[in-house]
Amino acid sequence: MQGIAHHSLRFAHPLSCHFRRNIMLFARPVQSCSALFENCIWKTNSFITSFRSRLCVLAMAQDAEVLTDKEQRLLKNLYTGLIEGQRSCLAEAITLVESTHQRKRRMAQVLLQMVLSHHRKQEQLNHGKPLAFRVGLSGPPGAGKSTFIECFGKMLTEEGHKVAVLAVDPSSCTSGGSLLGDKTRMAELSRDMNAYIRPSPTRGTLGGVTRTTNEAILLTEGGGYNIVLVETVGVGQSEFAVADMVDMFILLLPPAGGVSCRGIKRGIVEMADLVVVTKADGDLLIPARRIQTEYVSALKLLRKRSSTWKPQVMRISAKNGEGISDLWGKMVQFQSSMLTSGELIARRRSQQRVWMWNLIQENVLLHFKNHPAVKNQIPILEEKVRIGMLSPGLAADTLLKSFSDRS
Ligand SMILES: Nc1nc2c(ncn2[C@@H]2O[C@H](COP(=O)(O)OP(=O)(O)OP(=O)(O)O)[C@@H](O)[C@H]2O)c(=O)[nH]1
Repeated sequence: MQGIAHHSLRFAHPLSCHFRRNIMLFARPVQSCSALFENCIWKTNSFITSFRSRLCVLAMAQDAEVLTDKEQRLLKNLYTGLIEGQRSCLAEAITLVESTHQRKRRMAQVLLQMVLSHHRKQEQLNHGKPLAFRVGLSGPPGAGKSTFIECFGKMLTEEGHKVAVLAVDPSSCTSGGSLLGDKTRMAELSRDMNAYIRPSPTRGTLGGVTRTTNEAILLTEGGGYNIVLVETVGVGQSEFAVADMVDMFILLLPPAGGVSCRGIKRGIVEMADLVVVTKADGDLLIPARRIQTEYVSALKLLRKRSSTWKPQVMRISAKNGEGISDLWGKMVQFQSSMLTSGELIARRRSQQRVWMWNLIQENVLLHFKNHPAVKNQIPILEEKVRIGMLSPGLAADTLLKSFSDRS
């Protein structure tokens, strides 16, 4: 994700004027919304009045494009239901943020801004502590992720927590469906009224993952879920995206292969706050111990991600439940020391920045690709680059020049 943010900055350079304009257009409503929001929220006794005024403020801020009465009513119902913890409203709200329809996107942004305001107020009441613990879980296919989440999730709901599982499935880019979110993978947890499982379709882009997943996290928290597990398959880029949207990132590894095997990238091991060796039972106990020792040594050589926390390697078995409550204990310890040192809040703040740049990159690139000055040229130049008639650099310069000349 850092890479993506840097890339967008570098990319911005040749088109800086145009980009600045885009960024300002993008940022203006957001800034004015939040400033106006600070002034108007919770000042009236009547919820409805406050709700309507917030909507009006937002609508004003968005260049007088007022939401229709019907849209306002819909949003009011969604927001109220979501805050009251109605699962159907949460599901509908996530569907709204996933929509690509422009009008719905606008409604989704209004809803998100309201949920953010609600969050801010709740966090103030909570002495500045975040309302929810966001945990990313990644691991290769077959590592035992869903079996673990089922077992872990049930333990947490029995302790009185409300658990949301958002499954980011990069395969949905090509298949159109979301395999990870398939409820049959966590049959018992999906029947638990204190758990909510939802696939997070990626719609073909990494930017899409970041946006919809970040927004879904906010909505689940608005719905009262205090533990949000974001699951992803550790074989692509999506796990880096996920590591950059959570408080704690956990890598799950099966007791096979080894440090250099199974396509686990060194970078992703560096992102892990905890490495968990799964299936440590029966015949797999000895290989699990071996993998644990290997990773303990490997972690010593890797760059540290935090100045407060030293990543550790644990062993669990979701089959017999061993190590699961110790793991939770370790996670709570992580959360508490990161909160005390201020690192958790700092991490969240820098993630907000990365998220903003990601949105900008996604929108600007879309704008570029659809711009009349370049749209028709793109396939022609792409083909010339593909067959070696034109260098990629020259093709990029040509497109960028046409774009900046006509913007
Ligand atoms: N012995 C043992 N087997 C386990 C354990 N956890 C999972 N398994 C088995 O490992 C296999 C894969 O487990 P899953 O939970 O489906 O793994 P996953 O990482 O979700 O896999 P994908 O859905 O492909 O990403 C299944 O056959 C499980 O029964 C465990 O703690 N002990």
